[in-house]
Amino acid sequence: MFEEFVLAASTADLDAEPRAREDADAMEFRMDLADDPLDQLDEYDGTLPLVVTNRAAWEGGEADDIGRYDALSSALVHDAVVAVDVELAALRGTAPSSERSHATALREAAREEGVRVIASVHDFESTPETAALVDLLADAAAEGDVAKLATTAAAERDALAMIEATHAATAAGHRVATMCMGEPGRHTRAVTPVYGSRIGYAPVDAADATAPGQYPLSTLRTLVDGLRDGGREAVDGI
Ligand SMILES: O=C1C[C@@](O)(C(=O)O)C[C@@H](O)[C@@H]1O
Repeated sequence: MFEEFVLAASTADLDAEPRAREDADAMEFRMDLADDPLDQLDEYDGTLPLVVTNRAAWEGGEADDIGRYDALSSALVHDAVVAVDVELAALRGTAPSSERSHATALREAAREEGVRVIASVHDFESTPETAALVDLLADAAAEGDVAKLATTAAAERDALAMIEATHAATAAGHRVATMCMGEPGRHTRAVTPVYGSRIGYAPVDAADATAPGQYPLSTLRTLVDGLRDGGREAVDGI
């Protein structure tokens, strides 16, 4: 998983899976936004593999700081779960509440289950300079199997910084997932996969976006596939 690009359909309702199948490669189950997430996992009989996320309130989600780890470790044992998202700040011990031991224990448990760890960073205010983005990706790559970085673009140059950082981190051998939030950075969701980004996120239902600036699922599928495979349809012979 994540050797190739994976389009994850984000949802708080696993019953939505059949509607995502045509376009998505996986589901991102936002446990922090879900009703009875563990019951939903027990009842899940879909075909798409699951990435589980239980985003802490201090990182823009709705889960409580420590309690969320119990739910995540229960989630790991489900066969459908192939990856777990853990915030880089939790893994490095820089989160507001001291949860490093919980985060690293979860990572161990994930590895024992053969579940990939996505070390994630979100910046809801801005997009730092390219060099800082590259450093964040290297830090996240040192902690997880995939380094995920989502920042807020206020201008086109922020999108350029994210694309350039994606290229640099991929060239340095890191497995990354990158995107900008917000309107000026929307196109990065389609473009960074060309430069190595391995995960894209889009809501199953456009009304239930899990981040600002997401494309509808089928739109992102078309854009990503078109840009990656577009070369095959290019006009040659000139
Ligand atoms: O971290 C991410 C990326 C995301 O924030 C986005 O910008 O698409 C959406 C979230 O659901 C996911 O957990």
